[in-house]
Amino acid sequence: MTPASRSNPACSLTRFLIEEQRGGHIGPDLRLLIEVVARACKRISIEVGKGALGGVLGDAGTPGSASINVQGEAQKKLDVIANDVLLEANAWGGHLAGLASEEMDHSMPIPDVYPRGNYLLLFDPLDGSSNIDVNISVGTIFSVLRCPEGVTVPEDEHYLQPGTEQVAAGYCTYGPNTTLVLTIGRGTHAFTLDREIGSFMLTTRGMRIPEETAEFAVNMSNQRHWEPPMQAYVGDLLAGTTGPRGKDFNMRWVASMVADVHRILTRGGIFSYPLDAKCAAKGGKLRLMYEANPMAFLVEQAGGAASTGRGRMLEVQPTGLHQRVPVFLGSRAEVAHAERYHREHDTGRSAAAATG
Ligand SMILES: O=P(O)(O)OC[C@H]1O[C@](O)(COP(=O)(O)O)[C@@H](O)[C@@H]1O
Ligand SMILES: [Mg+2]
Ligand SMILES: [Mg+2]
Repeated sequence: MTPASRSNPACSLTRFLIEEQRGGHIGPDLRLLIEVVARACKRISIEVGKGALGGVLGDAGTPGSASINVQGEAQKKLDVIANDVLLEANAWGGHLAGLASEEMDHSMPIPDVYPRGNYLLLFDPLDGSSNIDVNISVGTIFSVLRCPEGVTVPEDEHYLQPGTEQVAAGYCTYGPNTTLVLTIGRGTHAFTLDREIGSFMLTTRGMRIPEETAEFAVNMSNQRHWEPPMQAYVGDLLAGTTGPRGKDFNMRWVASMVADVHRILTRGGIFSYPLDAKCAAKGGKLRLMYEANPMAFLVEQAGGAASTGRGRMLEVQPTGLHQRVPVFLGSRAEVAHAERYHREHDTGRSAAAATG
């Protein structure tokens, strides 16, 4: 980091990345990759901002014949638009060997006609799809891995690397403002889009998640479907000052992971999408490779923790591109509490007794 960017609040993403490159922390290809993703996010932000005026709301496909993605979920028009924007921006290669998306059954190698680079890009082009039509924040999440040595045409199996192997990760929220949050393994930094000049500007260097919290995020409508340790954990949060935790907790649930995680990076909290009876057969609701892992990397780099409830998220060995996992992330001490309930349950001891 040069003295200029440390003292000058008007540091653009471009300048930030050039300084990281000059400092030897990233190479030119990774810098270009992040710039290209950021440019695509600007385009998506413009499309999201058009709302009903741009004809971008509602379902993809034709009336009576919804478009369904590999997850078996109905696609929104913006899911498809955002995916196309990211594909178009990245498919000409140079910096990438291949890419994979929530909206595509399989990964896609960069076409033969273009030069292939050394990185693999995975993304959730539009996160929080259920909020698109109701004008609530949505976002894009991305993760960058190295293409394994000697692989010239990457296939799905080459993406199956644990989250510890990520070289960069980030998300962009499309809300009242558009903010890109990025890590290249040297802290987590927020860049707000200055719409007048069209550049992402560094607005928070080194985000820090408070270790303790009194705020949790979970979809409470699933409560009766949760496993016993999750029932016990949230039961004790709800008991507040009258329960073993001895303090009252507030609850927030946006139902856009990007917005919930952004709140946690800003003021702390715990976000959870646990196993429940509805998603247990699939392993969870959220996807490891392009939702849980990039968010886990960002949260750890901000001093927080990310877990499946039974182990560190970034150490999960992936078995499938669209694999799902239970997710607990945020304030370190609170994630440790949630893990303890699972551990005590699995070993037949009482977490409440241990907490008290
Ligand atoms: O509607 P639910 O069950 O509360 O689930 C909300 C969760 O699902 C997601 O929308 C899943 O992401 P997609 O919109 O990319 O499928 C998360 O952003 C969010 O945390
Ligand atoms: Mg998502
Ligand atoms: Mg999505």
